[in-house]
Amino acid sequence: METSVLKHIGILGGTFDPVHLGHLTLAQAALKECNLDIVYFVPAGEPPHKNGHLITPVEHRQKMVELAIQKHPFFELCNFEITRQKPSYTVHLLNHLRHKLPGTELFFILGADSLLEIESWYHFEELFQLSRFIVVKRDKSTDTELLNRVAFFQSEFHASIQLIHGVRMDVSSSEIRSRTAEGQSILSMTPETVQDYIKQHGLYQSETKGYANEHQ
Ligand SMILES: Nc1ncnc2c1ncn2[C@@H]1O[C@H](COP(=O)(O)OP(=O)(O)OP(=O)(O)O)[C@@H](O)[C@H]1O
Ligand SMILES: O=C(O)c1ccc[n+]([C@@H]2O[C@H](COP(=O)([O-])O)[C@@H](O)[C@H]2O)c1
Repeated sequence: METSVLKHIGILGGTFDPVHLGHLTLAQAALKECNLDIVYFVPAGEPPHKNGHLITPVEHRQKMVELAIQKHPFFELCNFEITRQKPSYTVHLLNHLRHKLPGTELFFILGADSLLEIESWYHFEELFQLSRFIVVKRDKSTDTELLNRVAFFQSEFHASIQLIHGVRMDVSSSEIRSRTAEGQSILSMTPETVQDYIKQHGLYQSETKGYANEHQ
C-alpha cells in the first residue's frame, strides 16, 4: 500500500511462534474500532523477553505470518526487526517508523498482559512519546489492575492508551506448541495455511524445543 496516504498505522509486534487467531482478531478489532488504515505485523527477530522456550527460527515465524495475513487487504508484514539489530526493542522500531512515516499517527497494539509488563521494556517511557497504544484485555489481568495501570501511565507519562473491550480469544502460541507436541488438534486456533505449514516443516514436535526438525 502507498505509505503517503496512510494516516493511522497500527503496529502489532510479536514473537508469533506461531501466529494465531488471537493475533488476527486483535488486529482486526484495532483496525475497526480505532479507524486504522493498516496494521503492520512485526515479527521480533530476537524477542527481548521470550526466554522460556527455544524460539523457532524467524524465517519460519515470518512465513507463517505471511500465510496468515496474505488474503487480508489491510494487514501487512513489516520485516524491520528481522533484518535489523538484535534484540528487538520496540523503541527502535517506533523510532524507525516515526522517521520513515512523518505525518502519520502510530498505534502500537498489544494484549493487556504485555501492557502490565511494559515498565520492564527498554526505554519504556519513550514509547509513550512515540506512539499511542491500543490494548485488548486477555484472560489473566483483572479489570481493576489494568485500569489502575492505564491511569498511572496516562498521568505519569501522558500516555495515550485506548482499551478495546469484548474481544476475547482464548488462544496462545504456547498452547498451540504444546498441543502440537502432544499430537492434539490445533484446528480453529490458527489459519489452515499455518496449520499446514507447521505440519510440512515438522514444527513444535517436542514441547521444549521450538526448532523445526530440519534444524536439529
Ligand atoms: N489471544 C490473544 N488475545 C489478545 N492479545 C493477544 C492474544 N495472543 C497474543 N496477544 C498479544 O499479541 C502480542 C504478541 O503475542 P505473542 O506473539 O507473544 O503470542 P502469545 O500467544 O502471547 O505467545 P506465548 O503463548 O508463546 O506467550 C502480545 O502483545 C500479546 O499480548
Ligand atoms: O522493547 C522491549 O524491551 C520489549 C520487551 C518485551 C516485548 N517487546 C515487544 O512486545 C511485542 C510482544 O512481545 P512478545 O514477547 O509478547 O511476543 C513484540 O513486538 C516485542 O518486541 C518489547
